[in-house]
Amino acid sequence: MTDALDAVARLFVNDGLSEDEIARQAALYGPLADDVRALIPLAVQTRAGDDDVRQAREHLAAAMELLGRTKEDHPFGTRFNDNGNFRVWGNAVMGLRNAIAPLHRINHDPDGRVWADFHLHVGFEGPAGHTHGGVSALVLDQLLGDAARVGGSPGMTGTLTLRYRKPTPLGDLHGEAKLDRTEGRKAFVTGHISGPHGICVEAEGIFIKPHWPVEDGRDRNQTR
Ligand SMILES: CCCCCCCCCC(=O)SCCNC(=O)CCNC(=O)[C@H](O)C(C)(C)COP(=O)(O)OP(=O)(O)OC[C@H]1O[C@@H](n2cnc3c(N)ncnc32)[C@H](O)[C@@H]1OP(=O)(O)O
Repeated sequence: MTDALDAVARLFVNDGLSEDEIARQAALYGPLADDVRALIPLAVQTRAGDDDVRQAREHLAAAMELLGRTKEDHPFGTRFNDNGNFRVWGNAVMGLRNAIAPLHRINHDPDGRVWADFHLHVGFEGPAGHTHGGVSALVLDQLLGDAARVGGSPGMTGTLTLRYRKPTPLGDLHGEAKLDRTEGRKAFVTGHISGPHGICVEAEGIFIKPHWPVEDGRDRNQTR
């Protein structure tokens, strides 16, 4: 566990950036991730022929060479400034700089409910034409974890139990979660994902506050 704690501490950094600099970086790198995100379904769906694919790959190789000239050699982690502006831009579900992240924003209601409307493109396919079950788990893990945090009990996922009630379509979906109760360091959270025909996946999670200090931030309306 010591290695894990070291990594968490090392990647939990007050980088002292001004709000203007954070906004500048968000405006620069957010659209880059959006472009990469748009490439993913294209790679699945394009019917381009040999020459066009070869040419596209040359352009992509040039872009990768350009972007790789200067880069960090570690994950993004959690960065913040003195204003409490927290950034998790590498997060797999909602990271602003992460092209696989399907959520743009998690909303918080005054009653503690957290929710997100999101779109899953064809790169998230599992059963033909439908969402991969692991992707539903990914989204629900984040939503339930955020509900625990907003409810004042931030923690690591200890147990996540899912009931896949009916196939989850691709496309426009809704997810939500709410803290049910706490017992000591354990937060019990429920949630679901729904599509145009109702609830597809139900989730129950137990989130456990680790021994090491964690960010609370329950009032923070977290954007990616
Ligand atoms: C914290 C902020 C970070 C937010 C990030 C959100 C990201 C999205 C969520 C994630 O993806 S987290 C990543 C996936 N989860 C992990 O990697 C967790 C790995 N496991 C651990 O780090 C530890 O096992 C854990 C912190 C969950 C628990 O370790 P502890 O040493 O604190 O537990 P301990 O053995 O002291 O048990 C405390 C209580 O929790 C119970 N417990 C322990 N592990 C459990 C478990 N896995 N599920 C359910 N309950 C569990 C245990 O029975 C006991 O209950 P009682 O108090 O009633 O006796």
